[in-house]
Amino acid sequence: MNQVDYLRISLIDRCNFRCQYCMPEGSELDYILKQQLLTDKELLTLIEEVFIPVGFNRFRLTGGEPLLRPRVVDLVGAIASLPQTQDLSMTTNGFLLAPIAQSLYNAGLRRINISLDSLDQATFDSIIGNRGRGKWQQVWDGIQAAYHVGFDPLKLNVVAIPGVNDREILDLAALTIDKNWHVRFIEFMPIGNSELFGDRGWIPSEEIRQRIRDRWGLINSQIRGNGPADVFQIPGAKGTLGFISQMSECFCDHCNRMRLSADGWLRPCLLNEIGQLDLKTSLREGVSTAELQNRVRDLLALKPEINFKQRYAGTQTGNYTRTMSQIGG
Ligand SMILES: Nc1nc2c(ncn2[C@@H]2O[C@H](COP(=O)(O)OP(=O)(O)OP(=O)(O)O)[C@@H](O)[C@H]2O)c(=O)[nH]1
Ligand SMILES: C[S@@+](CC[C@H](N)C(=O)[O-])C[C@H]1O[C@@H](n2cnc3c(N)ncnc32)[C@H](O)[C@@H]1O
Ligand code: SF4
Ligand code: SF4
Repeated sequence: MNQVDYLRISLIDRCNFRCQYCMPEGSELDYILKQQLLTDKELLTLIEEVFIPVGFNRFRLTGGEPLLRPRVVDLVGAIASLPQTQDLSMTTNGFLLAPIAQSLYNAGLRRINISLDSLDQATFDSIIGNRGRGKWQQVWDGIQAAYHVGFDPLKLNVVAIPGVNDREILDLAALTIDKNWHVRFIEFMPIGNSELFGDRGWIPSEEIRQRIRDRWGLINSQIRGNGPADVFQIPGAKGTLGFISQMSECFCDHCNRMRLSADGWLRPCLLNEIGQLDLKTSLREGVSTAELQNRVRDLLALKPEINFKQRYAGTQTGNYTRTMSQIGG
């Protein structure tokens, strides 16, 4: 059985963007009320007294937009300073990153993944649902700040959507040639926007690889990540190209992760809602952390059965009660 030691922690379900593939404008979302959010203290208690004892030692902070979480730098510092923490990373849209990139690094964050779906400002704004002042430059500044501060690896996430940003695949891939950046192409998953997903809203990774291969060639990379990406490289490039292919290639047999939502639900699989545990309510009702460890261990034992198996061959949207922004991606 694969070791499950990686926890994706959603710090907040709110976001300052409205990405078409995640929480499109106009979608009705019930935000978690403040009193339902795990407090910093509760989150740290769960990490220290429940998750670490049952074997988790790698943590990714996500959201919604994790940089909207109040006191996020302090939280990063607290998790990074736990002696058992072997890896602490964050996934962000980068919009609020530039001014606090250095503080996050100083607090102990070393790995950061930033979403960047387009190099074209108008396309970018249409993807993130922005109608006001362009937001691309501020995200780009955030990426540059993360690079100069020294985040390594620095990963850029691209959800490739037919007819929306697929014409930019080569331009985005080219970012890896001169810089040690890691660009990852993600197949659009059927959570969130069924209209955009349509009959088949994703582009198979192999199709993207072929376009890149035709232009520059493509080799397997020696650098591997902890996650679901298959990693390749343009020959001679400084960075790498990752492909997250949950629609066309099943990687669930190697699954090493669970997810904790901002309101304290532990979810054993991104694409399956079975088996979730409400840890926050139990904690608030006074259930001991020793008992919570037992419940999480039982869930870990069930996880191989829960792991996603009903692949729809990407032709249908799933019926999920929570969006990616609520789950944390
Ligand atoms: N189906 C599926 N998709 C995942 C899983 N983990 C991450 N993803 C997707 O992969 C994309 C990128 O996720 P990131 O938050 O950057 O994390 P990661 O790629 O696991 O991170 P690394 O630890 O850097 O490899 C997002 O669209 C996630 O939803 C997973 O367990 N299952
Ligand atoms: C939910 S976001 C949260 C973190 C942060 N707001 C961001 O966008 O990076 C985490 C990741 O999930 C990806 N994502 C969101 N909806 C998706 C979908 N329907 N299919 C595939 N990836 C998706 C985003 O592109 C992002 O890389
Ligand atoms: S993908 Fe990230 S930035 Fe975009 S709406 Fe979802 S949570 Fe916000
Ligand atoms: S879909 Fe579920 S089982 Fe498959 S990799 Fe993602 S979280 Fe793991």
